[in-house]
Amino acid sequence: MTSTELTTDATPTNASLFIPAPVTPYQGDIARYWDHEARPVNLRLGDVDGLYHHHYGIGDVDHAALRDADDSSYEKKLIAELHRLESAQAELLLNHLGPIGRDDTLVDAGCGRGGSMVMAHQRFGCKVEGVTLSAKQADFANQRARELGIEDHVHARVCDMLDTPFETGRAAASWNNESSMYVDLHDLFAEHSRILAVGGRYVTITGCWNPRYGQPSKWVSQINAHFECNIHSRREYMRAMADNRLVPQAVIDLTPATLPYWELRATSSLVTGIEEAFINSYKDGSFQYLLIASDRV
Ligand SMILES: C[S@@+](CC[C@H](N)C(=O)[O-])C[C@H]1O[C@@H](n2cnc3c(N)ncnc32)[C@H](O)[C@@H]1O
Ligand SMILES: CC(C)=CCC/C(C)=C/COP(=O)(O)OP(=O)(O)O
Ligand SMILES: [Mg+2]
Repeated sequence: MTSTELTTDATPTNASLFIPAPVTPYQGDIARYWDHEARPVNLRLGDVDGLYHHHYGIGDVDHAALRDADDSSYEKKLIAELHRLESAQAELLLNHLGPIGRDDTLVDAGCGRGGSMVMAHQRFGCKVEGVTLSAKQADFANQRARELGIEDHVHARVCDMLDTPFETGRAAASWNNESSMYVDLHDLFAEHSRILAVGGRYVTITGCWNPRYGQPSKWVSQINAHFECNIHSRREYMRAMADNRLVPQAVIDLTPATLPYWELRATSSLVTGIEEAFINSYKDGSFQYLLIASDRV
């Protein structure tokens, strides 16, 4: 399947040629937020190997590698280590997409600067279509794809993930990597369910508040204010998937796996001030870092 086969309209390939107006004032806020984002914790990590992520990390820290570093090399090694953990997170998401062939097309809903899209293409050889509200991010992702010579396979566009131009029932798999907290989950899963082939796979890695805690904690509220997002509860994910023909096949609590990333990041010069809220909410049980992989039935 080619990318033009997956799309139903003649949307230009360069995000800057045609930028649809945000559907709501909130979406305008989010587009502006990501158009202006340039935090060193994201750019310096991306510079390590050219994969630019806007998500967090999982896995054990290689303390031995950091211990061996002298003062001058420590910062560089720390940045490489945080980046390694963020790429490990994306690898785990890709592990749950199921068997993907070179002729398949994948959809990244809320693709950011495109790091996960590049990784997916490099692993499967397939096409990857991404959507973001930010023209800056789409241009950045498309520029990276050109630099890598994979622009025929990896493409980002400015588009609302709730209303995409992708053809019904053609995507082999789709995902949200830390981007579902910006939208209504029923609307989101209705759109994934529409674009996915029956038997296709949907995967999300997300932070959600834990219904067992009761209501969103002050830390969760702080994270919402920091990123202008609206974190959903774990229960909302399950209900909205069930209502949209997405049946969980795997639910993995990644909270213990992400804490080492946050504790390492909190010691670095790249802190942004949000580290305490993540660490405290993961530790008090009010917030969870989850992977959910669902079959489109
Ligand atoms: C935290 S970033 C995650 C980026 C990427 N998934 C990654 O892992 O690097 C959130 C992304 O969601 C996108 N986003 C938020 N609301 C959206 C919407 N309604 N439609 C499309 N993208 C949206 C933002 O533009 C941004 O690219
Ligand atoms: C798990 C949750 C609740 C995520 C909210 C979405 C978000 C902003 C993710 C990370 O983006 P980033 O990489 O730009 O953030 P930072 O600058 O903190 O690294
Ligand atoms: Mg980041």
